[in-house]
Amino acid sequence: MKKVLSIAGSDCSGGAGIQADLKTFSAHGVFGMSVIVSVVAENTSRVIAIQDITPDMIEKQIDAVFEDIEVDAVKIGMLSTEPCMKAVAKKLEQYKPNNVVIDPVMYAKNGCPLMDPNSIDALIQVILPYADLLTPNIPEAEKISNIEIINTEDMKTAAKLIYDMGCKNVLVKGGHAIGDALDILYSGKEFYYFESQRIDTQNTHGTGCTFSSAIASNLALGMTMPAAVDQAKEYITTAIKHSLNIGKGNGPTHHFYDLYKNGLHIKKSEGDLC
Ligand SMILES: Nc1ncnc2c1ncn2[C@@H]1O[C@H](COP(=O)(O)OP(=O)(O)O)[C@@H](O)[C@H]1O
Ligand SMILES: Cc1ncc(COP(=O)(O)O)c(N)n1
Repeated sequence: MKKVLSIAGSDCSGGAGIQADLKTFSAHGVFGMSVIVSVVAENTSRVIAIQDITPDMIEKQIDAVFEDIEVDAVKIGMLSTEPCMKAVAKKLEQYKPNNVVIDPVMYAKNGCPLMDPNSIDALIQVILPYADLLTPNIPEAEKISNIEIINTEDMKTAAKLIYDMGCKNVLVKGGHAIGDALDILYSGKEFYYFESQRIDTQNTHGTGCTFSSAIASNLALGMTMPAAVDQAKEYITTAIKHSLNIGKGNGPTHHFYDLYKNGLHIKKSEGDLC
């Protein structure tokens, strides 16, 4: 079984962060592991508090995984402050894992900040160079590239500028755009386009976490970068299409729709597979 590690924040409401990552890994048939960087008291409507784990404890969790287990891919999510980023970067430098997918999380869907805005330079200088793939949404791509994005050409320009900062591939996600959900991958040589119809739902809590974890899983399973993104796009689109009306705000996506749709996994009562 391929082994995939998430280094991210914990979302106690279960739709984003480490919890979304582990569900996504399980849905892809890879073995999921987690290093918790921050504990976030949040739900579908708001972020109540953030408690960072100490840099020393972040490093020790990463050591515990890598000294024992061969890691086939790493997904990195919320890194709230520069000290967290430095702790993670130190260990990426030490262990040099393959297939590092970094989602530069800055805000929750309800607009609450998850990263200290003064840490953008550290994100660019300390973390970004370790990315085999960086997956900013439009507001994050704007912050990193320092340009305004209003159309597809701007998404491509931002992708190029971010690529030049030192990551190997950039995927600018169009979840926040108007019109169809178009994501653009730039490999340094070519642009690849991944498009789906926009689904009319407010249940998009954890879409970026889920998408980046699906890509990391697919890379661990041996896919090329464009194939990994293409398959992950199909997965996230299905997860959003069948998203769950849980909570009062932006509900979570359905990580296991394809597994459950044939009814093999829900045992209602003894002998009754529905
Ligand atoms: N309403 C929607 N309908 C279809 N796809 C969507 C929708 N919202 C987001 N997506 C897709 O979900 C993925 C995650 O993108 P996005 O929501 O922009 O990330 P983030 O969670 O980082 O803000 C992308 O593939 C994006 O195109
Ligand atoms: C702990 C944590 N990490 C990340 C996100 C953002 O989630 P997304 O951008 O995927 O909606 C979140 N709400 N909570």
